[in-house]
Amino acid sequence: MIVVENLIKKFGNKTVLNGISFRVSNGEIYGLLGPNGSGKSTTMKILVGIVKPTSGKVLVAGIDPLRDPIGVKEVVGFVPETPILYESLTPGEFFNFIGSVRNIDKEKLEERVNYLVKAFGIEEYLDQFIGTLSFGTQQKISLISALLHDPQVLVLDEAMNGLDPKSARILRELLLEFKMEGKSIVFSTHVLPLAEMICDRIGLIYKGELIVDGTIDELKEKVHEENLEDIFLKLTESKGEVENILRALKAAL
Ligand SMILES: Nc1ncnc2c1ncn2[C@@H]1O[C@H](COP(=O)(O)OP(=O)(O)OP(=O)(O)O)[C@@H](O)[C@H]1O
Repeated sequence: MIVVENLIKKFGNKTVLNGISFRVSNGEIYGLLGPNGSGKSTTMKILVGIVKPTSGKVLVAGIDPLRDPIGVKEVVGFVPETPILYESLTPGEFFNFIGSVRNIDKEKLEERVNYLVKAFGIEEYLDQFIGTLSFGTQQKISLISALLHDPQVLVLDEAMNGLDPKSARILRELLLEFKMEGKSIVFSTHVLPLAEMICDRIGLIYKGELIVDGTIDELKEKVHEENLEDIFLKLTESKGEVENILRALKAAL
């Protein structure tokens, strides 16, 4: 369970999050959507205890990340927007490193690594330096390392980035399995059909405010649009703008 109430974050005198509130139940995938720079990553970094909020209440599986930034990392698996890895280690060495930092039992670690490495099809890269691997493979390593300790809560910042269709499908299936196990998942993406496919509820952040929150059906009814893309464009005041740009492009061609 995740509880966010009236979250405010300022960087200097710039207010980046202006009173955000939402909840994610156990067994729920919550899609955090919004235009570039709207505050999704900042919200996620606060959830996992790597950015301090200015004010507001945050509880992640009952833990306040501000009071217990170490404790929250034990219950959360976080995939940042850009993988943070040790380029001079091999994936095998990196997983062992994560296992020892997280105090994962050796047998359990081996079992999880084998399962996830096979699921994402990276067996052949286990002995190569991470720095020499493609972006998509590094993203898979980032994902696997976030899942090794079998966390109760997953915070995934554009985690599908760089994944080929097969790996994206596998991640989707894994997320649905995690949801069935009762985990809470926060998932940001710019790929709206994907959000529509896997998210139970959506929160749309715009200019640091959560302007709408609900199931896709609730959003469709509230906004009077047929799909998430049109809902997104309408609420972020981009719909007319996109139409004008397309009209101008057509006239110019
Ligand atoms: N450490 C920081 N110092 C100052 N400003 C920051 C910092 N981190 C983020 N910001 C600002 O906060 C705002 C929100 O950024 P954030 O990365 O949360 O957006 P986002 O919704 O994740 O965007 P994107 O879709 O492009 O990833 C931006 O204006 C960004 O420049």
